[in-house]
Amino acid sequence: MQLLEAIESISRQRSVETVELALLQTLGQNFSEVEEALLLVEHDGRLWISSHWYAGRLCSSERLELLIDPQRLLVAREALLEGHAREGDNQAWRLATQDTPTQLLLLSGEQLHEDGQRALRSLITIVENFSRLLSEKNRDRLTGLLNRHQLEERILHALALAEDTALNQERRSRQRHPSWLAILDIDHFKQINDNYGHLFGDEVLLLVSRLMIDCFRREDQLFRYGGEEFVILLNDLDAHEVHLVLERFRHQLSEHDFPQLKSLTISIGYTRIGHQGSASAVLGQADQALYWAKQNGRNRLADYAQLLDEGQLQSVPSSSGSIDLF
Ligand SMILES: Nc1nc2c(ncn2[C@@H]2O[C@H](COP(=O)(O)OP(=O)(O)OP(=O)(O)O)[C@@H](O)[C@H]2O)c(=O)[nH]1
Repeated sequence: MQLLEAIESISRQRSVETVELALLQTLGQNFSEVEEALLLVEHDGRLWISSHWYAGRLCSSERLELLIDPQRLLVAREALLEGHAREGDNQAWRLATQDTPTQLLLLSGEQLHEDGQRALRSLITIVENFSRLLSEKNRDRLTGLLNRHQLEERILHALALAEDTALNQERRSRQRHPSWLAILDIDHFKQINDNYGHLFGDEVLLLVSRLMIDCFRREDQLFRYGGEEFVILLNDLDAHEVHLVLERFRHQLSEHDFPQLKSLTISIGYTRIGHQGSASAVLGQADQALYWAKQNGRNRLADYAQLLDEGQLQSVPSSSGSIDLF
């Protein structure tokens, strides 16, 4: 294995997902058994590598999707344990990295020769450490939510999904509805800090982030965007559904019993991710809707497109409407 080249390629990556894809690519290049897709194996302290048997069964045409979607990974795991695995193989696999969006599926297969084992073990350690570093860099320290570093990239990804290109047709068929971006801003947060102190304010931010985690789906991406502002990226919802989901959260938060506070509310501005052309144009639209919600009573949602339809907002060309947010 070309260890140095592999390390170099991994260290160029900027997200946990691409680190792991780079690792898989390296494996594909260095182990003919692996094909493009899989699979590292650690079994009784030894390293193994998957055979075609698994690659064929688990990966087929969707192999990369399988690796980057934890939900599908679990399904694959269950299928294996329910009898598709060959006798004696069941104990051999485990999930390698926890608390990351991507997990590696580990299966037993053909045992590697000693040099290969050593090289692979080093590579796994490097990938795990580097993924941990990246994961910390991408998370907000107080709440543990994603921070701004990842936001632009993920909005661009959603914009690409919305583009009607042949490249995306396969994914589009799996995601029937569009993606949305919502900005949530706690109302009158300054008063909370002023009345109870900054540390108490931090505690409130933490509680709000916990409520977000409980309320939204696992696949929704939650960001702490600034002081008392949060961003949510939601996939595959129609206009009615996104309204319901956000409204449910607004309501839950307003009903929640926060220690010492009589009430806490948020305002939300949101927009559909479509053909805005840039991440800051998407954020700019949601921000305009949020501003409108703040100006019109707070503790409410505002949909950018609906405000435009109703003549409550003027559309601004994306170049002048975009704001420098990164
Ligand atoms: N405790 C705490 N406060 C923060 C943090 N970041 C920003 N803030 C405070 O959040 C407050 C935001 O206040 P404003 O932007 O004036 O808005 P607001 O009082 O929430 O009022 P509206 O948004 O108009 O409803 C400021 O007082 C900031 O100092 C943080 O990390 N922790």
